[in-house]
Amino acid sequence: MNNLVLEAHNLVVGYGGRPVLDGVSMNLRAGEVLCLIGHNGAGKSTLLKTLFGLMSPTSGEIRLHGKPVASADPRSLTAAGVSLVPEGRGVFPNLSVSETLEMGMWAAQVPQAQRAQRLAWVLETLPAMRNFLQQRAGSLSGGQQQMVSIGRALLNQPRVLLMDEPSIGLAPKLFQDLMAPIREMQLKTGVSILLVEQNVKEALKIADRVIVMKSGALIHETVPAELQDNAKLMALY
Ligand SMILES: Nc1ncnc2c1ncn2[C@@H]1O[C@H](COP(=O)(O)OP(=O)(O)OP(=O)(O)O)[C@@H](O)[C@H]1O
Repeated sequence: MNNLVLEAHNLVVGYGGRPVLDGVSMNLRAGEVLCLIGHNGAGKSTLLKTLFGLMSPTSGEIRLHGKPVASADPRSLTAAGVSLVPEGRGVFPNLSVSETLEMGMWAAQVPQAQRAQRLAWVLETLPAMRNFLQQRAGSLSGGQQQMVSIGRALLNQPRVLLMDEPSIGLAPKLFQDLMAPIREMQLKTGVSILLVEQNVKEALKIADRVIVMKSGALIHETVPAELQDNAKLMALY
């Protein structure tokens, strides 16, 4: 049985005609946390943005559940069960958390009749968010804002969750506290997660598999245990 939920085949993607991804192929398996690591500027965010339809490849193909993605735009991909937690959180500072989630449900086209239940599920997954639902997102700590950003991405009950450096600006313990309920939910629901991280040490603790990107190409695929040896990790950077 084919257990690939998301596949990229020979993606070439660039900015202003300058290629950044140079024929990247990768896949995300059902129910795994796949961690994508690599140095600054390697092209990790570009890959995530392309998989979510925010950038168009000049060539190559993306497949979701084995089928080529016909219209790779964020709206269609959200409807198809793909979510992105963007780099830098992307919360609107003047909206309350509750308003942010309401807007998220509208953006994710959650049917009106399912909204209360959907919100309840997100708050069950990230219960700490109940403590600051009425606060302005801009007044929250970095960790709380990241939780809101993740909560918003969960509103469409994704089958594929793309996360772009959720650890940014967070102390390791805070990142662990943030990711623990996500991992728990992931194990329960079988959602597949593609996690881009600079904080390799923390990311390896929750990853099932790791891919390494260098200068726009995937250069290595491994399991976290192999990279516990720091020398091996350094050799890949
Ligand atoms: N909007 C843009 N316009 C032009 N070039 C860009 C743009 N965004 C990224 N780039 C370039 O594309 C390359 C890959 O960037 P990308 O953000 O995908 O890398 P990354 O691996 O995610 O890096 P980081 O870990 O620093 O976020 C870099 O050389 C970067 O300068």
